[in-house]
Amino acid sequence: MAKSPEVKLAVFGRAGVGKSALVVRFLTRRFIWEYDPTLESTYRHQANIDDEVVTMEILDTAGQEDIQQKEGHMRWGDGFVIVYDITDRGSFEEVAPLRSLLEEVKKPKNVPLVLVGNKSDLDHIRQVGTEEGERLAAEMACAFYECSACANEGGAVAEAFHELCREVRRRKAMQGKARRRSSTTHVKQAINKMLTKISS
Ligand SMILES: Nc1nc2c(ncn2[C@@H]2O[C@H](COP(=O)(O)OP(=O)(O)OP(=O)(O)O)[C@@H](O)[C@H]2O)c(=O)[nH]1
Repeated sequence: MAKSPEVKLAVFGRAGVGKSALVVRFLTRRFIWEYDPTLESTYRHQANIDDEVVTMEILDTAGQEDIQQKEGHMRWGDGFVIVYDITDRGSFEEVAPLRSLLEEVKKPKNVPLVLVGNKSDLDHIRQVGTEEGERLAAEMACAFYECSACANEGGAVAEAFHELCREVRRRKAMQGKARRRSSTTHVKQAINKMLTKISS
């Protein structure tokens, strides 16, 4: 089976949206109710995605980090999960500023991203409609998942992480092609220059 290079993923979102719960659900297929809310943690994980072994490094950021820490983590990552809590409208309103910061920090722009609305098991106290999440994801041109770290119906949590890995690898492949194309163009230009000099 083919083995691909490592993919660095960072998980962002307001404190309490369930970032740690989602990461732990993805890594262990379990839900654990409480974590130390202030800690950031990094995990390594291997998964088989589309018949390739992908090694991921996953950074679970702390919801209360300052702007410098956020920017540092954004520079570090290849792909990003932005999480909000469907029962907390404020956490949804923090998504767009996070994405703007990402666009400022990362070059080239249009960074690989997935939007996750967590805690879908709490539908009875929902504050953000599914269609609002879909609309925002469409504006950000990224995939959208509503899921629950707690219930994880249909394996949506893993699907969100896997789709982000695919997106990171698609972008890397595209950037590699563009680099190869531009170096071929440079070689062609140099040969043309030489030929022009010889013939003149
Ligand atoms: N009902 C429900 N509760 C959840 C879910 N995911 C997380 N929680 C709860 O939400 C609270 C916050 O979860 P965390 O995973 O610590 O949230 P976080 O985003 O990592 O928070 P910070 O580390 O402070 O940034 C905890 O009490 C979790 O048990 C979910 O899908 N459903």
